[in-house]
Amino acid sequence: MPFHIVLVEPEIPANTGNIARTCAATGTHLHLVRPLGFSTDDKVLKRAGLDYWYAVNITYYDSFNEVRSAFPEGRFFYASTRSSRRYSEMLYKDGDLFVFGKETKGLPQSLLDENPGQSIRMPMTDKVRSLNLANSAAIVVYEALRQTGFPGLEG
Ligand SMILES: C[S@@+](CC[C@H](N)C(=O)[O-])C[C@H]1O[C@@H](n2cnc3c(N)ncnc32)[C@H](O)[C@@H]1O
Repeated sequence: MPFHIVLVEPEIPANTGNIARTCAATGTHLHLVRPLGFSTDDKVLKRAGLDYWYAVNITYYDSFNEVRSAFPEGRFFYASTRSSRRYSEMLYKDGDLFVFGKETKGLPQSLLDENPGQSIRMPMTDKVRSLNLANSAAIVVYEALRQTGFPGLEG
C-alpha cells in the first residue's frame, strides 16, 4: 500500500509541483483539498513537477472531511509546527496518510485538537517559524519509507 500526502488548501504552485515530483519518485499518492491558491494549469506548478506528472496519482477534494471519508480506516498524521511530538518518534506503516497545512497559516488548530496524539513536528532552531512545505513533505515521507524498508524503490 502506498503512503499518502494530503495538502490542505496549498497556496504556492511551486511547492505543490515539487511535492508532486516527490510523489512520483516514491509512489506516494497526492491528495489536494480545495480551494487551491493556483490553477491546475499554472505554468509554475507544471514546471516544478517537470515531466513527471503522468506518474503522479492525484485526487482532488472539496473539503478535508471528504478525505477522511475516503479513508475510513486510514491512520492520519498531521504535520504542524505546533505539535510537540517529533516526527521520527512515530512508527509508520504502509498506507499512512500525512497531512500538511497551507503555507501562510498551517493546519487549523481545530484539526489538531480533534486528533490528539496524531500530530508531528520536525525540530528546528528558534530562528525560523517553519520549514518550507515541500521540504516538510519530503522529510516525512522519506522517514516513513525508511522505516518500512523503501518498498518498491531502487537504490
Ligand atoms: C510554511 S508551513 C506553515 C507555517 C504556519 N505559519 C504554521 O505555523 O503552521 C506549511 C506546512 O508545512 C508543514 N511544516 C512546516 N514546518 C514544519 C515543522 N517544523 N514541523 C511539522 N510540520 C511543518 C506543516 O504542515 C505546515 O502546515
